[in-house]
Amino acid sequence: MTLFNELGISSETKKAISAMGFEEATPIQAETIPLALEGHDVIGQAQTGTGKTAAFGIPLVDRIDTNQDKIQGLIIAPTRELAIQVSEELYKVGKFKRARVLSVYGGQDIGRQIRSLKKKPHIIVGTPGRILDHINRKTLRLQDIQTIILDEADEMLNMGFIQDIEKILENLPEQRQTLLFSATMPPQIQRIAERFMHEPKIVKIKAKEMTVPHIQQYYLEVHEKRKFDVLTRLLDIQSPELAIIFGRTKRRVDELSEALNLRGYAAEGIHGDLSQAKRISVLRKFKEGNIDILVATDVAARGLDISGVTHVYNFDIPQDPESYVHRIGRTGRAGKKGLAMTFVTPRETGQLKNVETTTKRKMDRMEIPSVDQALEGQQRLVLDKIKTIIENENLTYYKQIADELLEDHDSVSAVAAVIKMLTKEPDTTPVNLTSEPPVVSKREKRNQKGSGSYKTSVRNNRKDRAPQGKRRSSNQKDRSKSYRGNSNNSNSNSNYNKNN
Ligand SMILES: Nc1ncnc2c1ncn2[C@@H]1O[C@H](COP(=O)(O)OP(=O)(O)OP(=O)(O)O)[C@@H](O)[C@H]1O
Ligand SMILES: [Mg+2]
Repeated sequence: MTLFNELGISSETKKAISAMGFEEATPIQAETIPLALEGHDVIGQAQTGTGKTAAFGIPLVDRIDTNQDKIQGLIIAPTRELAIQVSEELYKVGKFKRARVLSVYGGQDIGRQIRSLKKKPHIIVGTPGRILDHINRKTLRLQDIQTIILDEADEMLNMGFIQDIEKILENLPEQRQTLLFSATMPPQIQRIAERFMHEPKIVKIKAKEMTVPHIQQYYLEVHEKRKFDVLTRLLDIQSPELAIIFGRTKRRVDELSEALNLRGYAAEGIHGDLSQAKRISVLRKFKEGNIDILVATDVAARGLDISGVTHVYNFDIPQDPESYVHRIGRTGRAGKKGLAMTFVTPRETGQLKNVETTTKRKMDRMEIPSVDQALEGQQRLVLDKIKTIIENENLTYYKQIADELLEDHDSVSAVAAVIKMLTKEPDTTPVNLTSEPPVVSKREKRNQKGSGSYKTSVRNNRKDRAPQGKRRSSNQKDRSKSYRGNSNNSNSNSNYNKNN
């Protein structure tokens, strides 16, 4: 256990950290904060949800001089939502130092951004394209930058942002600190490191598996055409507090969220074709619990930290094993428990193996639940609600009318009728979902080359992934911030029983 006191952080920043509710440093924070404070370049790799943002954010904020009206820190993130989230966290870390943090991203009025840039922020957080745009317009000058951070560096390379990033890095002073963070670090990162970093210290938090141990991982073998019914049964049985469902394409996300709404679930979709205002509003509704299901493309797979996400469903198995790691990492954050389910069609078993090899972890098989089990799940939910009301609420005025009912009917029939009335019974409203082709692992693809047997789905291109729901209130969410690593405490409310 490492306390923030032991890491050489200023008292103002420490005050902010404790106001954020952090009690002890996570392993990546304990190792990288002292190195970054000394001015080293650092490559930091640690599992999802283990506090990488503060690992780079604390030393960055601590090192800036707020008496100088100069931009001293720059953070680049792959999506707009992530840029906003990181800037909010840095603002909290820099609260007592009065650090000015500004986020700049595409889809937001550029004139407004230019006016904000004139107010001399100390730290900028942005997406590659918009940062470059400001550099070209000369509305963002980088000559005083001391520290540059690439959050989710590998994803930015995947998304084809490499040239933008190179241009940004070329515009920075030679004498500067470069920090690079992600949960996954493919070998190509090495090239960036060699070109743009100065004797980087590599901090890799050792773990047996790539995914955190407190996420339970399952796969279900499901035919493409049956996926939707299986999904709704799982939702009925597990009744997640907040769930993210990942789909492969934007069309998939649109169709899925519409279908879920038709069947009575509070869901909304997020992907790169939506307006920025819409994307922000969907995410806000999800965070506040006004919708409890977020349907998303991989645009929401990286970095997003939404407390209370208990379940992740991969409606489509991802093309890249790395993407799997990040997707399921939206749950099980800061030591909490989470549940992840991945649908695999019969032709995708090769890809399942591929994912398991990369993550060094086997998923457990989950049987497809029956309609009866779905119904029972919903009945249990109603029963739990009734019990809570009996225990916590004043029923005096209801008891008279209940007595009246019991004059003509036996008590079991009366209660059964109430449960029936409140239970969401399996719904068969027809929905429209276009089939997606199976994901074939790279090895299988190579074997099939030349045979031309079947088309494979193309990986979401950059545009597709570029930033792209009423049932329960949010007040039940556990917002506790003490980091509990691998301990068994949990806020998971999964009532999934493996024998179901
Ligand atoms: N020292 C700490 N004590 C308690 N909670 C913490 C601590 N550090 C970070 N957290 C919380 O843990 C959660 C996850 O942090 P963060 O988003 O930085 O993870 P990450 O490692 O960047 O994950 P990802 O790989 O998904 O981007 C956040 O809600 C954050 O507030
Ligand atoms: Mg992160």
